[in-house]
This record gives sequence, structure tokens and C-alpha cells, in this order.
Amino acid sequence: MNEIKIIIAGPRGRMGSEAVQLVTATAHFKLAAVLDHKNDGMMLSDVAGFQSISNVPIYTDIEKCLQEVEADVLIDLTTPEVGMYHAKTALEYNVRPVVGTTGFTKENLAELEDICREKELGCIIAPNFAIGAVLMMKFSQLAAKYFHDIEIIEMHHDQKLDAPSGTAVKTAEMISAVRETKKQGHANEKETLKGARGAEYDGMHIHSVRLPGLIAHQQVLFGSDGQTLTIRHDSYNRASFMSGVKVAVETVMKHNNFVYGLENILD
Ligand SMILES: NC(=O)c1ccc[n+]([C@@H]2O[C@H](COP(=O)([O-])OP(=O)(O)OC[C@H]3O[C@@H](n4cnc5c(N)ncnc54)[C@H](O)[C@@H]3O)[C@@H](O)[C@H]2O)c1
Ligand SMILES: O=C(O)C1=N[C@H](C(=O)O)CCC1
Repeated sequence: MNEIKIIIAGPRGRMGSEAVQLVTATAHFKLAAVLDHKNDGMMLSDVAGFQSISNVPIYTDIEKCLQEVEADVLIDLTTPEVGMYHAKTALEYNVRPVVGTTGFTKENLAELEDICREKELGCIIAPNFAIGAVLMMKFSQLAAKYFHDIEIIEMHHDQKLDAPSGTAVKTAEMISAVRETKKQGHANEKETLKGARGAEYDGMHIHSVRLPGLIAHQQVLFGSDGQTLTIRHDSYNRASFMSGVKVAVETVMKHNNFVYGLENILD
């Protein structure tokens, strides 16, 4: 397999640090540089926790990084505003983005899709890299053909910035694609405490739980006459996301189009 040269944005973060381990441990991947918001000009080996990783420069300016470093793929694990800027800039420099950062708007996704079409370049946006989570979303889409009343409960660690999670939004979008819009609950339902029924997406309700101790969990509840069905996925650590990151990096090199969701590239 040809070597794939990779830049990681957000290397000191919970996901970014795991991605650094993945890339440096994979024979056909090369960590070409990292993008951080500090430590410009230093080497990654100068940063606590990364002493064993040699020859990886740190940049704070993506343009300078892309001008000086030869790269094939940018993995972004930062924040939505930064991630969007990174993805657009990477495409400008013919570098393929693999974005795990969540919180992108529909407009963000449409803009990236347009750039990919124009540049004929691959880009993968994956709200969840865990294969089990992708299956949970696909199984939920299947169940929604038969069960039309649905509540999504996503549960994450309390340092998460965005709510609802990217996974919950993607799940609701996938269900919406096969289910007719339905107003759920009693027609005269009234919240006596604002937010009690959660957020609404196409009639479905999404509830976001944030607690220390959690990593990433979601259950999708389906109700019908005299029965319920619950589909649940749990990530207990961030290594659970890494096989999906690896597949996304390998696949983005073979595709010349925009992909939103890992379910579109898994066999
Ligand atoms: N797709 C998935 O499977 C998946 C899984 C987990 C988390 N996420 C998402 O990934 C993102 C990161 O999550 P996390 O838990 O690692 O967060 P985190 O806060 O631990 O890490 C984010 C990192 O981004 C860095 N950063 C901020 N601005 C930057 C800039 N301008 N340039 C470079 N780096 C910058 C921060 O210093 C931080 O280290 C979030 O959007 C989260 O929702 C996605
Ligand atoms: O820890 C996070 O933050 C996660 N974010 C993603 C989401 O928003 O769906 C995936 C799971 C972990």
C-alpha cells in the first residue's frame, strides 16, 4: 500500500492524541505535521506525552503548514469553526479532509460538497467513526420503517461543546429519509418546564445528557402498540473510533467526492 502523508489538527485533544497514536503506529501512514493553536515552530516530541514521536513539526497557521509540508490527508478533530476553516483550506491546497469534528451546519456541509465537486477531490465528514455507532444508525433507519414514534437519547462526557451530538443529528437525518414527518406525543402536549421534551427534528425528539464518567453513548427508542424497541451503542474509550478513522483515511484517497457519514463508505 502507498504511504499516506497525514496532518492532524488538534493533536493534544482527547481524539487528536488517539489519532496521533493510530497514525504513528500504522506502517503505511506517515504523520507529516500537526496543527495546534500553540507551540508554533516546536516539534511534537517537545510536547509532554509525545516525546517518542520524532520529526513532526507543529504549525499554528494551516496555510504555512500546507505550503511547507507535503501531505495527502488532513484529519481534523478540533471545533466546528476551526474544522470548517481547516477543511476548506486543505481542499484549496488539494489535501483531502477527514473530519471527525461535529457541529457542522447543513450550510457548512453543502459548501464543502460544492468545493469537492469543483476540485474533484475526496472529503469525508464522519459524525461518528465507531463502527458500532454506524450500525446503530443503520439499524435505527431500518426500524423506523416499521416504528414511527422515535425518541433519541444521546449521552456524552460533560466536556462536550455541541448539543445535540453529531451522531444524534445524523441518526435523525437518516430516519427522516425513510419516515414521513410525524408529530409525536399528545396533540395538546404542553411543556411546563421548558426543554422537557428535548429538541425536535422532523417530529422526533432528541435528548442530550452530559455527565462526567460518560464517553459517547446513544439509544434510539421506538414505540408502537404494546411494544418498544431500543437500539443502543456505547463507546467506552476513544480507541473505539480509530478503526473508522483508519478506514476513512484509506478511503478518502480513492474517492473524488464528498462523503457525509461512514455508512456511505463501509461495505
Ligand atoms: N467523529 C467521531 O467519531 C468523534 C468522536 C469523538 C469526538 N468527536 C468530535 O471531535 C471533536 C474533538 O473532540 P475532543 O473530545 O477530542 O475535544 P478536545 O477539546 O479534547 O480536543 C480539541 C482540540 O482541538 C484543539 N484546537 C482548538 N483550536 C485549534 C486550532 N485553531 N488549531 C488546532 N487545534 C485546535 C484544542 O487545543 C484541543 O486540543 C469534537 O467536535 C467532537 O465532537 C468526534
Ligand atoms: O466525545 C464527543 O464529543 C463525541 N462526539 C461525536 C458526536 O458528536 O456524535 C461522536 C461521539 C463522541
